[in-house]
Amino acid sequence: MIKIYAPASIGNINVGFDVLGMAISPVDGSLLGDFVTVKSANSFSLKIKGKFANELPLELNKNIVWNCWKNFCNFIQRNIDIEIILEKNIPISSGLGSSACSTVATLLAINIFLKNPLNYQELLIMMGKIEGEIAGSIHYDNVAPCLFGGLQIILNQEKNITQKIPIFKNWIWIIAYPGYKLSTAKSRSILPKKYYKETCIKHSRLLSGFIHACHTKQCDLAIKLMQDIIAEPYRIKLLPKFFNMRESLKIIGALSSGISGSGPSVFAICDKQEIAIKIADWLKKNYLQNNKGFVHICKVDDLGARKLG
Ligand SMILES: Nc1ncnc2c1ncn2[C@@H]1O[C@H](COP(=O)(O)OP(=O)(O)OP(=O)(O)O)[C@@H](O)[C@H]1O
Ligand SMILES: N[C@@H](CCO)C(=O)O
Repeated sequence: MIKIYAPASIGNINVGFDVLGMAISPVDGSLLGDFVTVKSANSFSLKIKGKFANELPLELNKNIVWNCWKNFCNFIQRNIDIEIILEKNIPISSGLGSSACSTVATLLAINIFLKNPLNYQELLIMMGKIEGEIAGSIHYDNVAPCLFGGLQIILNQEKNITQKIPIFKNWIWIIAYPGYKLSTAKSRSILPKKYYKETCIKHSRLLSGFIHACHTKQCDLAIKLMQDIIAEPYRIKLLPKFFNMRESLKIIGALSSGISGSGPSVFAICDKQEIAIKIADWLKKNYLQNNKGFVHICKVDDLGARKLG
């Protein structure tokens, strides 16, 4: 039996649309991600449980886990008879890399169960393809950090799809899921097809400057450059409480804030535990819309997907 945990992640981190993503885990030691267990069996079966299991499609062959199993069978050209149990803990269409959690946990669990027929490169390519089928275009900014941990930059080069970027260890990441869905495909469909040259140049400056600031440990510079001029200006109309949130959290002491992935979750950064608690309280009172919503004070998860037990 193999049990894998795959952590939630924040895609884009404001400044790196589709090219930056970071795995997170709560500072209280709890786990925020999906679990997948693989057991030997005489035929394929899929069982689903967990807090957000009832949000998944009823037909099992519409579950990403089924799609992962099918892709794996096709790759190794044989049927894999296993029982898979998915514990769905990350809400769907939340902006926290929910589909990536299921995809990464499933493919890694099957691979380890079969004694690693695929290498990490092959696994990651399969994960990206499966994510792409859901969102409408391939983006690795959830699957890469979910698999490898840390802050990842997606390079998409042959044999070099992603690399780890050093991130400030003293940063505390507060995430808030408001409790309603926003599909990645929808959040992507409202973005322009083309951008002005000036926007492209500014975006290059912000992203390259941010990566430079991370490597040279210039915290203030990194915060200043952490701006989203690609997606946020268009997506805020889908998040009516966003501006109020940003302004209020700045007054409390947040260094930065933004949309987590394609939303509706948001994140804020600070460097003091007492401010993190105040930010979390504000988000609980003002950003959550129903009792499905949650707030967590998190740190970077450096381990990524891992075997439990
Ligand atoms: N195991 C699964 N986990 C998550 N989504 C699943 C799963 N199986 C099927 N789905 C479907 O895949 C789609 C995922 O949509 P979408 O890309 O918006 O979500 P997401 O990955 O949760 O988003 P985000 O990355 O913003 O958290 C939904 O239609 C959902 O019903
Ligand atoms: N980079 C993707 C992340 C999706 O979670 C987007 O913003 O559409």
